[in-house]
Amino acid sequence: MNNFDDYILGKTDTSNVLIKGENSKINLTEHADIKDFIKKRARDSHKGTYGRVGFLSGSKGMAGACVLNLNAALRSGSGLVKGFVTNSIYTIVDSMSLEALTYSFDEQNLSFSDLNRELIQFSDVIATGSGCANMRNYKNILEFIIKSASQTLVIDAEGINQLKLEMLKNHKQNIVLTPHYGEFANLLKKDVSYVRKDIIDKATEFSNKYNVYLILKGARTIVCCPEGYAYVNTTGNPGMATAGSGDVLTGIVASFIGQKIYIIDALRLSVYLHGLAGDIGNSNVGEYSLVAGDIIKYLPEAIQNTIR
Ligand SMILES: NC(=O)C1=CN([C@@H]2O[C@H](COP(=O)(O)OP(=O)(O)OC[C@H]3O[C@@H](n4cnc5c(N)ncnc54)[C@H](OP(=O)(O)O)[C@@H]3O)[C@@H](O)[C@H]2O)[C@@H](O)CC1
Ligand SMILES: Nc1ncnc2c1ncn2[C@@H]1O[C@H](COP(=O)(O)OP(=O)(O)O)[C@@H](O)[C@H]1O
Repeated sequence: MNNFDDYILGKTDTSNVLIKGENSKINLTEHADIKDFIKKRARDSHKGTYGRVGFLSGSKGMAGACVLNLNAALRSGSGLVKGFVTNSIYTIVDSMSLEALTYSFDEQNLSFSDLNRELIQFSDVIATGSGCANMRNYKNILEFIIKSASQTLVIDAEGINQLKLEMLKNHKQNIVLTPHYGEFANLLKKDVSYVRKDIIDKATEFSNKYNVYLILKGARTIVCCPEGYAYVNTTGNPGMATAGSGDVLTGIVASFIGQKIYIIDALRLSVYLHGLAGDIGNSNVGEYSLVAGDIIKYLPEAIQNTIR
């Protein structure tokens, strides 16, 4: 499996280690695979048609994570996007994402009935965890959301750090986890060197065992589904190794799930477009200067190129 790991880790560009048929449960995600997932909008549609996406993200010192979530979801086509944010970052988020709805809560004294009404009842899909590292009681909030929400949950960053594997037993909704290798290693209680060997096996086993969709982020991001299929993405570049790139991906993923694209297709599409927007950004500003906001800036071009 060494060549295989090297390809996924970005150490080689030789993708023919992934020959279809030899191991038919593993495929690449290329343009031809995802181009039909985004449909032309119906003339008689309205914003409700394109999904209500709720984010509980950001915390003091990490307002940007929430802003990147919200703006990425808006640029991916969601009809209504809402940030449920702590009052310490409310003004920043509200002013940096004008098209998003916002609701502020008091971290010291959170009302779970407000959380239920303003986030859970509002949303077709909920994403949480990006930039939540400085939030008081975040673990309780996460636990409440997993227990109470029936819609698909996308769990990123601090959400993954705070996740106890017991929380994944008997969950009733679809759950998408978006770890990088460091976060995946923590989840498995192993170190990163363990994860980097036979990556696909570890990712698919986890996905199957815990009945979750997994987006394992790296040089070549892998999408896995509980049925045991894995899809290796082919877009993206090292310029994307910059703070907030993952927060942008979480926004895109939640958006396409909210637009009711079949879940595994939505995940492959999101990862592909995120990488493509990064590649367009790279050709415009170069890999040294690329910042996460550029991925959102070039997302429209990535979407246009993909559906053309
Ligand atoms: N503007 C904002 O609001 C921003 C907010 N953000 C928010 O900040 C929070 C914390 O994020 P963070 O970057 O400080 O720490 P985190 O991701 O937990 O990594 C720490 C550990 O993981 C490891 N590691 C990482 N990647 C790896 C890989 N691919 N493969 C292997 N290892 C990898 C890494 O290892 P090392 O660097 O030592 O190699 C280190 O040990 C989070 O909530 C996020 O949403 C950020 O998005 C930035 C912009
Ligand atoms: N060398 C690379 N090549 C391609 N994509 C990369 C590379 N490094 C990072 N990325 C992408 O950038 C994103 C980083 O996400 P993450 O580690 O969660 O960052 P953050 O927490 O700062 O938002 C992932 O989507 C990952 O696939």
